[in-house]
Amino acid sequence: MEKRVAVLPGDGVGPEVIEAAVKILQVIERRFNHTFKFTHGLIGGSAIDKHGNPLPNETIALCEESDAVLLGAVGGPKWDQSPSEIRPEKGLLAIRKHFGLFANLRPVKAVPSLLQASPLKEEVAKNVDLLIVRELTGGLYFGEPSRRTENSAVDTLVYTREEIERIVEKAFELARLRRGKVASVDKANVLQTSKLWREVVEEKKKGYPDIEVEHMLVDSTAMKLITNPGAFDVIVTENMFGDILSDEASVITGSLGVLPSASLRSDGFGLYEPVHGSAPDIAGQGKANPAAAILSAAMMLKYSFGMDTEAAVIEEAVNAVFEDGFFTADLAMEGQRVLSTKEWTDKVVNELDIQSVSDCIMYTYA
Ligand SMILES: NC(=O)C1=CN([C@@H]2O[C@H](COP(=O)(O)OP(=O)(O)OC[C@H]3O[C@@H](n4cnc5c(N)ncnc54)[C@H](O)[C@@H]3O)[C@@H](O)[C@H]2O)C=CC1
Ligand SMILES: CC(C)CC(=O)C(=O)O
Ligand SMILES: [Mg+2]
Repeated sequence: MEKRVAVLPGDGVGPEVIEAAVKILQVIERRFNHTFKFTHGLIGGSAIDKHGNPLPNETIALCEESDAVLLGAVGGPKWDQSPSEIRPEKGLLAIRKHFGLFANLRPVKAVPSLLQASPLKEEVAKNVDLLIVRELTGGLYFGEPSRRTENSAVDTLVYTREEIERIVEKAFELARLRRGKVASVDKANVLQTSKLWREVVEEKKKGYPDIEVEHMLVDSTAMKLITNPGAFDVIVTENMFGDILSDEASVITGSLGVLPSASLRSDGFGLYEPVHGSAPDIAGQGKANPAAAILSAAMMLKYSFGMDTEAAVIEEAVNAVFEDGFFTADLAMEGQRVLSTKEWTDKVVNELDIQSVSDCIMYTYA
């Protein structure tokens, strides 16, 4: 059956890494006989330039007609002085809100061949396999009032019980498929929203006696992510804490350029994007690591299309290319060859082709 994918490359390195992800999906299409219909749309700065709006109605309509959304990144210095309502980032927040994508899954897994690029000692980083489950449509990025006057500014942190319940349930369900441990991260020693958060976690955990639950404060979590990241399984937290902790966790793996994400609602519809931003410092230079976007596309296959095998095949190919010692600039060590975004993507394409030939040989002789 045909799957319709809305492709929103966005700004900066967004178009470069999304081109790579689409290329990989096209290989999967051929190999597994699927049909993906890719339709491109605008979001962020590129949409402001054309329509004066970071999330035009055309883009919303395109996503509504699609089975999933693949997004690059938004933002950049060109729009940094824009009024807050028409900043590129508003388009990203608005699409998450419009589609009710409350659950942001950000897996962080250490890959042996990348440990050379991690600033952490190998023995600290090597066994890390954690999942950040970030609440995505509430909290400080959405609360009202949010305004600025000459000498003061206000942002509002609001959470309802229902918003907390659904993300905590999601985290418990996901923990059941993993090692059964949840760290709920808050700032309950100060914030009212965190006190409610903790209360909801305590209530919800009664329905999950098989899950080990720990409450942690966000500041010490930030520390423990660096000193003992292997101790974490699932981390569930509110929007801004999850945003910050996931960028921090990315360094364990060696680069922000390898972290994918899925933003989901309950019915399987999802938006898939790298954790990183538009990286203006390297945009347009062919330096961006496309792994995060490619792995986000794999998450799309798994979570929105139920194509677990195809997703695993992509992950294996990405890891094999790293194993073979091929890296973009963010991961290469001194003296190692640096591949461009396109060159590295072609290595993954090549790896998928090799796997496909070996599949044929196996089927022929089986
Ligand atoms: N989801 C999104 O669309 C996000 C957008 N942003 C926006 O992106 C712009 C830049 O923000 P920054 O704070 O610089 O964060 P960033 O995530 O764009 O970049 C942080 C650092 O990581 C590097 N990096 C990021 N992605 C990379 C990749 N694929 N390969 C290699 N290196 C990579 C960058 O070169 C930079 O040194 C801002 O306008 C910000 O608002 C930031 C985060 C998320
Ligand atoms: C607009 C920002 C909230 C994007 C971001 O940093 C993220 O979602 O990780
Ligand atoms: Mg972020």
